[in-house]
Amino acid sequence: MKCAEGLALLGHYYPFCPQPELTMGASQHADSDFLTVLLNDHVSGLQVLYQNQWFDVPSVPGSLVVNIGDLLQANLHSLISNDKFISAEHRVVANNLRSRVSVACFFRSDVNKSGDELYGPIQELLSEDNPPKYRATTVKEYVNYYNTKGLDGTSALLHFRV
Ligand SMILES: O=C(O)CCC(=O)C(=O)O
Ligand SMILES: [Fe+2]
Repeated sequence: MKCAEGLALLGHYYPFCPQPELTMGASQHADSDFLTVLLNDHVSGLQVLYQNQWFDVPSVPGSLVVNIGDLLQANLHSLISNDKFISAEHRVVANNLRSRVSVACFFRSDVNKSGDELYGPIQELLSEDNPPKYRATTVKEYVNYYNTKGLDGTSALLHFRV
């Protein structure tokens, strides 16, 4: 499905902050890709939203964190899985003692190679009882909308719901 042809890499540096309660390292969001593989150093800070509560993701040296992104998603908001898989809402809190480094690898199709490829709920998952919840879109359109909207705490997927 060409979901992993367009690997994007983002390096993050979160400086320590004397008043962490006044800011965020990264505000609440789900990623705009299919799957994210995340490597971070020994400093924690990543939190995941589960049943309306924020949970710390422990920082285990040498481990990788894998997040489902909006374009794959499973339960509440996934475009091709028609909500069978849910993209993970997450954020990064600031730390008053230590700076933090992480590297995020975003897997999505290459917009230069398959920019017109349409992604929508997979036919095999659809039935009379499970009609499509999203209209098909291209990765380019999805990412453009996601970036224009910004991280305002709402899901970009709402815009694509039918
Ligand atoms: O720094 C982290 O642990 C998370 C970064 C992140 O959520 C992102 O790049 O989308
Ligand atoms: Fe993220």
